[in-house]
Amino acid sequence: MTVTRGLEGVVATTSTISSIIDDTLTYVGYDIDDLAENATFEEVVYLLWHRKLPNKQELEELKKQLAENASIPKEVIDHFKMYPIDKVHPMAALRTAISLLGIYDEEADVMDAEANYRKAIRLQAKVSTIVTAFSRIRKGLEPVEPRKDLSFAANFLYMLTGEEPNEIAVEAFDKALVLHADHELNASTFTARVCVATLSDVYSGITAAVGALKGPLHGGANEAVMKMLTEIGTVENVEQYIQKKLENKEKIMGFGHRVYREGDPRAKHLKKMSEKLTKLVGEPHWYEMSAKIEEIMNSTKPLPPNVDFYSASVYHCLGIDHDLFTPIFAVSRMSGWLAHILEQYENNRLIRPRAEYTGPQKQKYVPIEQRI
Ligand SMILES: CC(=O)SCCNC(=O)CCNC(=O)[C@H](O)C(C)(C)COP(=O)(O)OP(=O)(O)OC[C@H]1O[C@@H](n2cnc3c(N)ncnc32)[C@H](O)[C@@H]1OP(=O)(O)O
Ligand SMILES: O=C([O-])CC(=O)C(=O)O
Repeated sequence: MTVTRGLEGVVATTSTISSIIDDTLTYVGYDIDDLAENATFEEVVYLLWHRKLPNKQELEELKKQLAENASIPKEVIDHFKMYPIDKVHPMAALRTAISLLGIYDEEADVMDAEANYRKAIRLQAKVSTIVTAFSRIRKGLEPVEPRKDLSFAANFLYMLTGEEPNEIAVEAFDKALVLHADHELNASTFTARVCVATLSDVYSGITAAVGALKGPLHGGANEAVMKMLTEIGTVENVEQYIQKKLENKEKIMGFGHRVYREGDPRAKHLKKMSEKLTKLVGEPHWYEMSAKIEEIMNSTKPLPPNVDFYSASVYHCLGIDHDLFTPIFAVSRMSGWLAHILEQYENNRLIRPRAEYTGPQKQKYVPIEQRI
């Protein structure tokens, strides 16, 4: 048996959703740079689910479906109100809420393609409402009902604050959603595919994916980046802080990647946004610290920043609580998870790799009285 630790380089499936070739990321063949500059998140959702960009009518229909399905069951809100609210991470709340949504969806276990597509719409539509409702409830505020006249990005920010967001915030948030939407066979997407390949339901697949995204080696890194920036505090402290971490063989969050070698193509867009937004809100030090960390990492390891690094300061400038950064990643990645789940069902085979056993052999059972 050949063991490939962490399945590095193992090609586990074919897919027509996204690709990473020579450090270039494409969604259905469209370069991420092109989409980041030109596409809205709703267009990207349609692209990932239908493998084509929507025409006007198709886009309007998708927007209508998302708007009509955005409200969440009262039971989910009541559930949030029962939590020891200051001890619950929003990713744990999201994971639980997705599972709970499955309980209240009568079609949860209906497995035909049309029903699964309807569930995809419902999940994508409701994920923003879940994250924002939890955020408000833990602050002692009532959730804000989604609006049918706002874009997906604007609606998220509106439900979070109860106020209509400005154009700059919506544009930045929408771009961040586009950049995070899909990423080939990353850990959470693979988790979703493994789960539904047993012919389990969509809600189980998404619940599993949220759990995988939560970890700091994956989506949880964006919150960890903000924690690091907060600890560092000033540009002058960066050098010593980073060098000490590297000497101690600790990882610098937001750097490195399993697939990209020269750099993550999404990072430059977020870097630009971070520079602009930090200046705009009068807190340029977040960007300056980040850029200094990048410079040090580049000259020492060298390791380039990934998508999580500059997204941290971007979300901070949008006034978003730091522990909501990873749930926001999930709000966007929901579209990719769902595309992969639907693709898995279309051409399913159980995913079941092997393990090379390295434990003791030929042991004999010892009665409990004789064990030391
Ligand atoms: C959306 C996303 O999921 S993007 C990734 C988000 N995660 C992070 O930002 C967390 C920090 N980064 C990491 O932990 C890693 O780079 C990962 C998990 C992203 C990729 O991991 P792998 O491909 O398994 O690489 P691995 O962890 O084996 O690292 C290889 C070498 O680079 C070093 N390295 C990798 N990332 C970092 C880092 N961020 N800081 C310091 N050293 C690092 C490792 O210590 C290791 O060094 P060694 O060979 O001397 O032991
Ligand atoms: O692909 C990966 O391993 C992680 C990543 O960047 C993502 O999920 O966006």
